Amino acid sequence: MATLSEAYGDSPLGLQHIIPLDFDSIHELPDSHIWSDHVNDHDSEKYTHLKHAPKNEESSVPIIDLSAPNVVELVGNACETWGMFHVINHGVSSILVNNVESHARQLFSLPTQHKLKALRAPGGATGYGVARISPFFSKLMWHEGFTIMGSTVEHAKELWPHGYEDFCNVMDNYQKRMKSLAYQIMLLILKFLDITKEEEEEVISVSSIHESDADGALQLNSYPCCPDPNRAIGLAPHTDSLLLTILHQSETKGLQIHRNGVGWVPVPPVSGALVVNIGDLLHILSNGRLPTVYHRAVPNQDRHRVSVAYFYGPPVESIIGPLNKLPSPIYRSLTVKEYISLKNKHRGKALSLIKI
Ligand SMILES: O=C(O)CCC(=O)C(=O)O
Ligand SMILES: [Fe+2]
Repeated sequence: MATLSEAYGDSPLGLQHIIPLDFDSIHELPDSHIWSDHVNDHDSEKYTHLKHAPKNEESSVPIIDLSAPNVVELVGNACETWGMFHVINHGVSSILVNNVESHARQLFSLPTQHKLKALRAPGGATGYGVARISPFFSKLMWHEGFTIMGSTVEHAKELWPHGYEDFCNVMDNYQKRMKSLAYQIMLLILKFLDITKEEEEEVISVSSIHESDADGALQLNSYPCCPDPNRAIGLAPHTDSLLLTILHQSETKGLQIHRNGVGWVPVPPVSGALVVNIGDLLHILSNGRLPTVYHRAVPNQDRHRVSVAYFYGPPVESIIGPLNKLPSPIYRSLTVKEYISLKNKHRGKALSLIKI
């Protein structure tokens, strides 16, 4: 059986799209990292401008209490109008969340040469490296990341030969908690889409989205202090590929989403909340009703920002398509693996390539 890691690793990249900048030794934004308003992007121009929306245009991503009696409606409405929301009362202990963040910080604060011991292989998907979307842009991002799919023991051993267990245990526990939270949210969304209990079982088994089958990836992101944040991008505009993403952002601002007709809107961190956003596969499953949102991260001048994203998806061999009961499918069905491969090659155009 193919794994998520194999599906992502099927497009080998050059080293300039794997090795991050040596941020410790840089005091000025190099030309390779200066983004102008018209960066040559292989995707739609409208997402590449740097400025964010004027202050008075800002409205905020909803904050949803998962224990609210009308939670299905709240989650559904937020998905439809924003494609993104904060959740509170999510049941994930703040100790675990803080622990993941501090282990991520510990990793990124290692000397550059040391971090390179866990460098992602050219045909690989896991380990230390720049964002996978990097080859689609002519400029590089002010970002370094560490990707985990399943066990991270091999890479952690390279980083901490005598004491890797703690890091691995925290990452494992966090992935388990994220998986069950994502499944819980997934069920709320299916209810909102009017899927009956019987249909729900069918959807869950056909698409293998039950938490015991599902696959996931954990992405640790680091955006070091940036000498010229107004001309740099932390993580370029993108949509997430799988069903749902659950993001922990540290206390530091940086996440923004693109709103049609408005522009880039900041999503400041809400203490104790996790950010949830719809990914492409859920957009497909909902037959286009739930939007997959373009989002990006910008760096700060004097604060090193860390975020932790958990991507939840079905096993890569399973087939995803619009739910059977939804009339007039606008997308064809395909395997998750096939979709990831389309996304690796065509990024934002992948969805239009499977339109019927
Ligand atoms: O750092 C953030 O706020 C966004 C991270 C993100 O979008 C991702 O990892 O896909
Ligand atoms: Fe993302």
